[in-house]
Amino acid sequence: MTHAQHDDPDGGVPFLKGHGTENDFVILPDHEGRLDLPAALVARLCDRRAGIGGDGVLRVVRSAAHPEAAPMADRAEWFMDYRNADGSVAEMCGNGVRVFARHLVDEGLAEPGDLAVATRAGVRRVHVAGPGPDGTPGDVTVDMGRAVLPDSTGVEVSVDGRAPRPARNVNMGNPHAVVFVDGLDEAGDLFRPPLVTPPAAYPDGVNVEFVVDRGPRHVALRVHERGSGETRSCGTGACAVMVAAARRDGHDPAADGVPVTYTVDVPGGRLVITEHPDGRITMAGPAVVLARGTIDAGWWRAGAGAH
Ligand SMILES: N[C@@H](CCC[C@H](N)C(=O)O)C(=O)O
Repeated sequence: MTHAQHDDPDGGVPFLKGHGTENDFVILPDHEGRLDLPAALVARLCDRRAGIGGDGVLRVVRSAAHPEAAPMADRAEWFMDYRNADGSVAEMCGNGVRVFARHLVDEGLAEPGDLAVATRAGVRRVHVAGPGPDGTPGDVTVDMGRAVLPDSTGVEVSVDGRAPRPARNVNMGNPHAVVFVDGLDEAGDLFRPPLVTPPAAYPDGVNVEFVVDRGPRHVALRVHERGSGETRSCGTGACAVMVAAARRDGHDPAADGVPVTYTVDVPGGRLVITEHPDGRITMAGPAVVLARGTIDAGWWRAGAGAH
């Protein structure tokens, strides 16, 4: 059944809660794009004590109803308006788009199987698999497009004043610095953003992934997300890590003509990521929508006024 809409904000604002490998999101169905969603309100929603709590917000808007997405409306009916937990806008969210697709299918807004979602990084194709024989929900796989590998010369990351380590600059629609470390505790407590230099390498800020090897084509990461802090998973980050690890290990599907697959463990689960000979990267993993409710209209209005 399609979730209630925002025609009557005085009756409260409907929301859902979902996660992909524990990267968690407040989902706001706003099909006709009527909600005013200032950064301060997003931050209140994502607050884990004073709000609902989440690493970000997924606003569900018809592409045709959103100025940034209208040019994509002929290819994707729905636009994922993604916001980080501090209210900042990001180009793309790999786990978010998988949860977004799960939501569309759960609500009957899209058929299971293949569907398209408009994002600020372009249209992303998503496959929502049916349930397994035991009834467990199938994985959600997204075509993340191609990685861009800007020059990484001189890019370094340091944490808690420790000696800087070299980092690989990978862009998955959003910016990443990937650092190979000897142990994930090298990332420290990640309460504060790691120091990434030179600043000119990332004029719009950066997500930072710390990576260790677990085995052949198997790595594990911790991540500090731009605008959200340390999270339990980051889909674009996992893809950036996969590409950095593959190049380090001598794999380049575009040159080799064969796909390469890595298992990427995140604190909240596991993602399986393949780079194809045409450069496209696909990422598969679980995506769950687990709750729904209504945000009190007065609470919403107080936050919406906080521009
Ligand atoms: N968690 C996301 C990435 C969200 C955006 C990121 N914090 C940014 O600002 O670029 C993912 O799963 O990719």
